[in-house]
Amino acid sequence: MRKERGLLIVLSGPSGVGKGTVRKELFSQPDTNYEYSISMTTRKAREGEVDGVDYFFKEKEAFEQLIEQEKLLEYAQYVGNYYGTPIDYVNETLDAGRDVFLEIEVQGASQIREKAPDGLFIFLAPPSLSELQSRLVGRGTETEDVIATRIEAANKELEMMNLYDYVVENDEVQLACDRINSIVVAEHCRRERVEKQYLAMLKGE
Ligand SMILES: Nc1nc2c(ncn2[C@@H]2O[C@H](COP(=O)(O)OP(=O)(O)O)[C@@H](O)[C@H]2O)c(=O)[nH]1
Ligand SMILES: Nc1ncnc2c1ncn2[C@@H]1O[C@H](COP(=O)(O)OP(=O)(O)O)[C@@H](O)[C@H]1O
Repeated sequence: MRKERGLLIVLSGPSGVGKGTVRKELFSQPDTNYEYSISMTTRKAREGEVDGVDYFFKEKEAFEQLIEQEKLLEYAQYVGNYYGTPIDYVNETLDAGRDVFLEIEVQGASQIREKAPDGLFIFLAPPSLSELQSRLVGRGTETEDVIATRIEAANKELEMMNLYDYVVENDEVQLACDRINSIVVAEHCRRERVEKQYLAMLKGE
């Protein structure tokens, strides 16, 4: 029997909704079956961040070279920096039958929807706009101006929610992780059943 290709899982949503927090919690669980795709970025490493673990930190010129060489599955400019997904790692891991998990902003997710529509697209939504604002303020990593810009961007990003296969509310981190895990299990079941049906059809059963 041919090996089933892994699932490309894309988690996206507005800045401050908790994508990074939920992703870290998912990957801290010992039974997580997904491979995390480490992104490239031109933003400077924050204190405690490690090159090759949190991101691959690149200079702008090096990043632009990767774009030219088509080494990125998608990339976006976000608040003055580039962010992108290395394409080789994603393809090799999927080909090996392993699921790949991307945590990216919404422009990048739209590009992937064009290139890999068979991905599983999950939008992480805040319980409310005011809660989103409190999370951005509470994180304390941005100035008031930047927070205002991100809230404005969030309004537009929230409008994109209906393009996603699933919307998961991040009310509580553990609940959001449980919902994501359930969605992935359900999607695997669906794909296996569709594949079985397809093979039966080919055999004329
Ligand atoms: N398009 C795209 N977005 C990414 C990628 N990696 C991270 N991001 C997103 O870029 C945004 C900024 O990330 P970062 O600077 O780490 O800040 P933070 O996630 O808000 O703490 C977040 O929305 C990330 O999800 C990537 O490879 N591609
Ligand atoms: N479910 C939640 N409830 C309360 N606070 C949360 C929750 N998820 C994340 N946060 C907090 O919200 C802030 C933004 O989370 P973060 O993961 O950095 O967001 P993003 O990666 O989407 O920009 C952080 O201070 C984080 O601790």
